[in-house]
Amino acid sequence: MSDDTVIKVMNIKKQFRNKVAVNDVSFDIKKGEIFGLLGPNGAGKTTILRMMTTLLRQDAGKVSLNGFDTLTQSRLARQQFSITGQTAAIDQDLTARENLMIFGKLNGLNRTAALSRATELLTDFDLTNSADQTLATFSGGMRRRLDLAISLIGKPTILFLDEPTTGLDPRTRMQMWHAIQKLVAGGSTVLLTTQYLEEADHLADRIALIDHGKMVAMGTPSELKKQVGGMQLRIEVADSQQFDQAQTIAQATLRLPVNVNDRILTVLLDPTSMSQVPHVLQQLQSSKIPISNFAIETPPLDDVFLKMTAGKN
Ligand SMILES: Nc1ncnc2c1ncn2[C@@H]1O[C@H](COP(=O)(O)OP(=O)(O)OP(=O)(O)O)[C@@H](O)[C@H]1O
Repeated sequence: MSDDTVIKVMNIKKQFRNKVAVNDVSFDIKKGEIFGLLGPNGAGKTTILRMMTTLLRQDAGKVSLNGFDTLTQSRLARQQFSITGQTAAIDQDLTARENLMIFGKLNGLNRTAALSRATELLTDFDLTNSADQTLATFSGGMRRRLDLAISLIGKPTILFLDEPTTGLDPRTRMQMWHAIQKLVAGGSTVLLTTQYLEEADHLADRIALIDHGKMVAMGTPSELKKQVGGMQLRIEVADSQQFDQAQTIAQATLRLPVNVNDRILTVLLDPTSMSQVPHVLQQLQSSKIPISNFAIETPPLDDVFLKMTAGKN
């Protein structure tokens, strides 16, 4: 194991009766990395997470956390990490600060240390102004931030986040992302499961794409996008009245499917169609269709996801 490998998953397998839920999955995660497990419903993400966190025994293979084996050294392995979503014990009648104090004491801190850790976490998670309100007044996003704060009381080096932003509005999701990034800047290593492509793209240094219990791809978001091949043309039409006409021009010139979404045309280009792009622009100009934005870019992660998991689940 190289020095900076914190999590090592080697050929793990899990079968429930005749259903193979996880089939020979392996990956390493380095210190300070955010690693995303991404996949459609039922792909096997939660089962992998449960094996990694000692909640479930794998049928074959090994997992080590900071060098401790999750089966043969499970007590030590458990001391290496924290996991969010496990705080059903949060007391709704107490304030955020009081809850943090309780968990601090459960983690072996004395009153003074628990109070100072609580204050530190309330600041980090932007909860200072609501620190002394009972949780009954908290929004879903505030609860989720408190949940994350509680899981960090013991300063874990490894953090497992199971779908950390499911159900949150975009603004609160961004606040959570910011909190997670801050955490990693402080030296923690994060494994997160998510169904949100945008979340994996934005947060994860590397992504393992899981489908039907198998790992179908692994890499940085840009490496995965390159596997789809080609570039994407994106044209934003200034005047919505001319949108249909612009779509017809793009389609006729490139002879490729044109996707439309809110005044934006996108086309996945193949190598031969690249040289036709200037013609599309010329045609738009001669038809007096102004464009407000134009780009040739790598395709979004959605395309990778669809290409690699399509029709399999
Ligand atoms: N305890 C169990 N008994 C039987 N089958 C199970 C059990 N746990 C999971 N499975 C099955 O294993 C497969 C993988 O499930 P898992 O929950 O790991 O998927 P997931 O990727 O986490 O899905 P989701 O995104 O919906 O949470 C599914 O087909 C599921 O039905």
